[in-house]
Amino acid sequence: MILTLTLNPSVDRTVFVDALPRGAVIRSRRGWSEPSGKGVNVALALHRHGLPATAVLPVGGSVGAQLSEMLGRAGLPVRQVAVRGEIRSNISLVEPDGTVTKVNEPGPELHADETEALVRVVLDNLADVAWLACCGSLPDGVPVGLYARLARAARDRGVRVAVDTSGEPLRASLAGRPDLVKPNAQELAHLVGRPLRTLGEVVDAAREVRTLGADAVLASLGADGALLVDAEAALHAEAHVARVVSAVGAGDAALAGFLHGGGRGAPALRTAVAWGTAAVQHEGTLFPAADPDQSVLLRADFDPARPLRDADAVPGRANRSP
Ligand SMILES: Nc1ncnc2c1ncn2[C@@H]1O[C@H](COP(=O)(O)OP(=O)(O)OP(=O)(O)O)[C@@H](O)[C@H]1O
Ligand SMILES: O=P(O)(O)OC[C@@]1(O)O[C@H](CO)[C@@H](O)[C@@H]1O
Repeated sequence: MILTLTLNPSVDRTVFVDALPRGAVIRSRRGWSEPSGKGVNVALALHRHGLPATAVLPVGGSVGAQLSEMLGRAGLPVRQVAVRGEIRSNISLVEPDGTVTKVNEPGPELHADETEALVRVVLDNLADVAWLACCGSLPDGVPVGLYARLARAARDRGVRVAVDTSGEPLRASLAGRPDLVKPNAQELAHLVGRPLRTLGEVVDAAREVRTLGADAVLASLGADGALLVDAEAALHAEAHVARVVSAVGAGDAALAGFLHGGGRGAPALRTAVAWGTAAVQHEGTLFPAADPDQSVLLRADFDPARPLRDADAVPGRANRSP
């Protein structure tokens, strides 16, 4: 069983536009809403592939009620904690060339009693759990070290922990010695405080993150696939994608694939890239079942000097097709 925690879930709204002129009234061609937030996405991807997964999340306000209703329709097992604030809506504006401009709201502040209720729900639901995945941004009011605290508590109960977040919450999570962190290139660059331009520089950065506390680093690199750096090796995997439709949620698909693939080594990395590949070929945040025959090129003898296609990985990049 895999338990995911999303402290800042959302209803993701994807809106297709012909152009994005600032200050204009833009008539969109179509749009839709999906239940979301990083841990919700991970749980939904696992659930759709038949792996038992449960999502822990706060719900509040009318958007929270909508989110709850959507998750009920998806049949995803959830543990919801009622909060006083309104859950956020995040918007993806998709242009015809595939460029996605994403607007993420801050989400409601969580009060101390609400955060503690969510922690209690996580700790009370760790029986038979193989992995706890702590995913996404921390809303205002949540202590920056919360993921580290949960990592320690989960480890004491024999549960492995994956963390997928960014900025200070990612840095602070390392104190809890998580089994896995999944930064993208920009998040990793931010963490080590320097731009990353080649596969070799990503490996060096991932090794540094291991010395800071993570046991393994799954660095998702967009069009350059993913690198797994753990105690045994540094492995690179990638797959050909004819046309990228939307990269929103691809990182969550990759993390879900990694966990589905056993959570360690080459088989997990291969599944991560197969699922990320499926996600980018699908509109919006979520994606249907990954192609079980997806071919993935996996190698330990990759060229460390190979430049990243998304060169100058720095924080703040939008999701865009190459
Ligand atoms: N442009 C692309 N071409 C091919 N594969 C891609 C592309 N973008 C993403 N992928 C696949 O999806 C995986 C995850 O993508 P990415 O590194 O963009 O995650 P992310 O930035 O964490 O995404 P998000 O935060 O939106 O979930 C990659 O490891 C890769 O396998
Ligand atoms: O604001 P956060 O918590 O960092 O990220 C939230 C989010 O951008 O992540 C998912 C894609 O990974 C989206 O479904 C969702 O809107």
